[in-house]
Amino acid sequence: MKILRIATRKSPLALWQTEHVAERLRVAYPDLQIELVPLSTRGDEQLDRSLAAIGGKGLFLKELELAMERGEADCAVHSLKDVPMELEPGFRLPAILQRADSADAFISNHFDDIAALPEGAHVGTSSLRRRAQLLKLRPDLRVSDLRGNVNTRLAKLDEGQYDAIILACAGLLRLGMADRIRSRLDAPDWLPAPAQGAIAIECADNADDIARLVAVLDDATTRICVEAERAANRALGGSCHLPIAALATLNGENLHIAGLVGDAATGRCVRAQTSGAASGADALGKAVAASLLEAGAGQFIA
Ligand SMILES: NCc1[nH]cc(CCC(=O)O)c1CC(=O)O
Repeated sequence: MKILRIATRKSPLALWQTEHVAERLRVAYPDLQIELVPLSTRGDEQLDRSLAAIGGKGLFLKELELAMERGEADCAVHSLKDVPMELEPGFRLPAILQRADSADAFISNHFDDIAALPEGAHVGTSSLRRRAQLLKLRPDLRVSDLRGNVNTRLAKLDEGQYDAIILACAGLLRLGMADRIRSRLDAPDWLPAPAQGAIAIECADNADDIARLVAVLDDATTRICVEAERAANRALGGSCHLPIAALATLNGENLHIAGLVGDAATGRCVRAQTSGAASGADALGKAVAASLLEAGAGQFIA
């Protein structure tokens, strides 16, 4: 192969992540030439509509997958939390990079944390998962939609449209905006989206040479953790459009997973956790999903 062509979305975060993958591949293969193929996706363009309304799973992937099918790109880089639980047939994820910070962040120009927000404060997030957890802690808050890429969302906060917003720490750290994080929203009190903070590389199922090449960036620990988190989400019928949170951590051979399903309207939440052998990541994810359903999660995700 002379040149590796990597498809990417055009948002600053997507471009950072793809440049990061490219840089790591250049270190692994000094002779490899890499070209970025920046593409716009429906998820990026239809910012006036909610993601659920646009309909969909794989909204941020489709155009990148089409480019691979047309032979215009060899692989694509994604935030794994945006990748549907059921990958499009004909594709695989040969590399999942070591996870960065998995936590959510509380961002505000006036307040230090959720507890410090005044009665009835206005918080921006389009995530049902974040909304449910916010209302659980503070039923008085007014939570409204906030879409767009990370930079757009921060601009809307700075314009005064919101008292605070919630974003992933990982995105802010990658964009050099760690100073925007007023406080971290950490487990076990607050749980992130399944696979938050992990970057994945996708290629065609039959592209064995590409898969072998990029597999040098795969991180076994992250793969085990996100396998459990995604198995839990899958078992709950989840996409990023349901109020589902999960975080798995690996300690030696012991895999622990905590899950949460919330009601975005009321802030009612059910939680469950379990642990077991790292070799049973998929089963552990299914088990935590079963516990959540047993605890009544079904009523929130119907
Ligand atoms: N929903 C968009 C999205 N997809 C991945 C990230 C952050 C980076 C990551 O989780 O790896 C973000 C932004 C955010 O939630 O603040």
